[in-house]
Amino acid sequence: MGTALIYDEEMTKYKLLWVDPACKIEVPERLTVSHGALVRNGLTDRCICLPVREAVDAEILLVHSEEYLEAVKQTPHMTLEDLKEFTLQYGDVYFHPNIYHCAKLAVGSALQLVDSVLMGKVKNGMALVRPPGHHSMRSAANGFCVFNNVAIAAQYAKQKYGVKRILIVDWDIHHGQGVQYCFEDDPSVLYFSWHRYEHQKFWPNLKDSDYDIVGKGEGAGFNINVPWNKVGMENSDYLSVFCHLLLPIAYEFCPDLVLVCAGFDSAIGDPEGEMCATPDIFAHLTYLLMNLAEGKLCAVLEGGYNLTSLAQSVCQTVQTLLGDPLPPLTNLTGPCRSTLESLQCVRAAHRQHWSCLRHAVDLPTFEISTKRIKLSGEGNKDEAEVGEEQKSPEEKIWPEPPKRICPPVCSAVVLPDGVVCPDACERLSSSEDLGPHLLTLKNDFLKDADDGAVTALSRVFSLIDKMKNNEIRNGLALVGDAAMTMTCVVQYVAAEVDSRVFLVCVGNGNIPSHVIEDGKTLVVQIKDEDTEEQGSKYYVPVCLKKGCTDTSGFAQAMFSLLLPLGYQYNPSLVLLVRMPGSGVCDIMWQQLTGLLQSFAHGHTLVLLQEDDKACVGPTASILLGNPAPPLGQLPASLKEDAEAVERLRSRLQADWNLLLTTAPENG
Ligand SMILES: NCCCNCCCCCC(O)(O)C(F)(F)F
Ligand SMILES: [Zn+2]
Repeated sequence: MGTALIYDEEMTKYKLLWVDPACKIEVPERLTVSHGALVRNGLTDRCICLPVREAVDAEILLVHSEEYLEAVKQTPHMTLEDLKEFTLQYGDVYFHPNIYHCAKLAVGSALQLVDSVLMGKVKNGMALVRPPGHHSMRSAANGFCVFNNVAIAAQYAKQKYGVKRILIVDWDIHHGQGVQYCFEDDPSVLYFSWHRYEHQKFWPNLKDSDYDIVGKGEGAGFNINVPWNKVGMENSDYLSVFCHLLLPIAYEFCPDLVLVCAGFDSAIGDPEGEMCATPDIFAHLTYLLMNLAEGKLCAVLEGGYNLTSLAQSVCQTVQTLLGDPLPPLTNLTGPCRSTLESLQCVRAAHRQHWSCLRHAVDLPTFEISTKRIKLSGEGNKDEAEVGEEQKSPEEKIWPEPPKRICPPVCSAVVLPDGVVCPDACERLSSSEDLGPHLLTLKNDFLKDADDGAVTALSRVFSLIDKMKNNEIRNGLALVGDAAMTMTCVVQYVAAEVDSRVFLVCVGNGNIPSHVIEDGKTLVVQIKDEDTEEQGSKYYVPVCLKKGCTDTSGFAQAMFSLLLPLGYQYNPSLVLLVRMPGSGVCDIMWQQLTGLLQSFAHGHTLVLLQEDDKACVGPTASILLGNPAPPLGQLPASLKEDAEAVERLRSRLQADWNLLLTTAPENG
């Protein structure tokens, strides 16, 4: 199934007709430049372009009042003076004779997207629309928004398709208060928004946008506000909030559909956001959300006012929806102090509502104490960066996102004769000659191994060579001895000068110490036996009491440990090994295989032990880019497991500061 793209130039045919400094940034070029970039990058040709349609009254009335709709219906016939007069009753928004028509098209575009995804015609999609929607309320236009496109899409999905749980992620730099108000008492819609706040000094200056506004009545816990109290936030800050807050809760919520209020004023160069996250971050945010709801994701454009970063961010988002390899995120320096304060506050505020936060030992026990957390001083982020601050948003410069080339082959496999090769995978023939290193390794490791093992290993090495040359994206091998193969692979790759292997080992089994010492391999091993050693910077033993069968403990380790470590390590290869008898369930294994493709351009090598051959199909499915099935709503993880993971994180966060979730006490 493909990716839908919805756009119509009719939505460019309205603009500001008078002087209003607050609204002048919302221009038609936002749409033409975004769509133009998609065309130029050959992305529109790869999408399924769906036609727009006008929303009908009944759909608009899912969120808005009759009187508001009736009032907006009058605007096409208004004179310029009447339009100005009409506009005065709302905040930071403007009307135009054609904006009602465009607003109906914007809603209709979002609904077309929801229809095509929920009818299974496409796997995901994006709608490029204006006017935006997330600020508009039941009876009021606001912040360039007339009808609340995404809120209507959510109500529409519930009513027409009986969707039980919907996650709305709003990564626009402004708080979508319109969405919040619409669903604040509705536990079937989880609304997540981060937004520039600066302790209520930033528009729309609402107390309702702070972290302690968690939803009302039945909806308590289903509204998550992450305030950015400083500007200059970077990729690390965004990733920290995803790993330590949004993803654990989103997996626990287990949505059937993900809607994204895709505003790109949270990108570097934007005059509204004044943040420093680069456009390629949206490739990762999109990908991380695609592992939910079996990939059913609808992204609807909201804000974004720097035409260069807007266009790049839109392309990054659509490329990920299309399944292209992710660009590695470099120099992740870790979250700033202000982010950690916000993160700690919002985790504390939601602790009672989400079991994934229940055992987090880093949280103050009482609500009030979050109010007293020492909030760092004024000004921009940590004083360290001096030079960059002088530049205005428009003067900011950043590297063009790297090209994301799809290798000619997606998944290659090495399987013993007699094991069927999964569809769409390429079987590596045995014609490969023995790798040059093999003869030495043969003496070191394979002394008494039979020829079968030697041949298999040579094929595994050629999988690695092909990934290095970007001939294949990922690989899977079913081998006689997974542990031995793992050791040889690490040795083989370590011979490369700038290689870094992220070795994720699921299940018991000992990792030879030489693998860990040279820093060229970061090992995370998730297992059940208790190990005496505490591990080291490059060896992270995650011991789960109930072992890998415990989905909650495993999931928590995945988000709060594996993802941050992987991002900060930025490996050139991911080696995922399923040790025999690990007990990990297939779906968790598939989720893990999916998430690990965030790294190394998706160059993942999976090693399975021969008697795990039943895993070949399910693993290959994920390597081919299919979404993992949902884990189901996750119960609380074991207290002792959660504490073990927390102890591990607190020990490691000195070396890996993407693991941080709280602001260190000292000044
Ligand atoms: N310096 C000018 C002040 C502008 N104040 C209003 C900002 C509205 C933001 C709208 C948006 O970006 O959130 C949307 F996604 F809705 F378009
Ligand atoms: Zn915005």
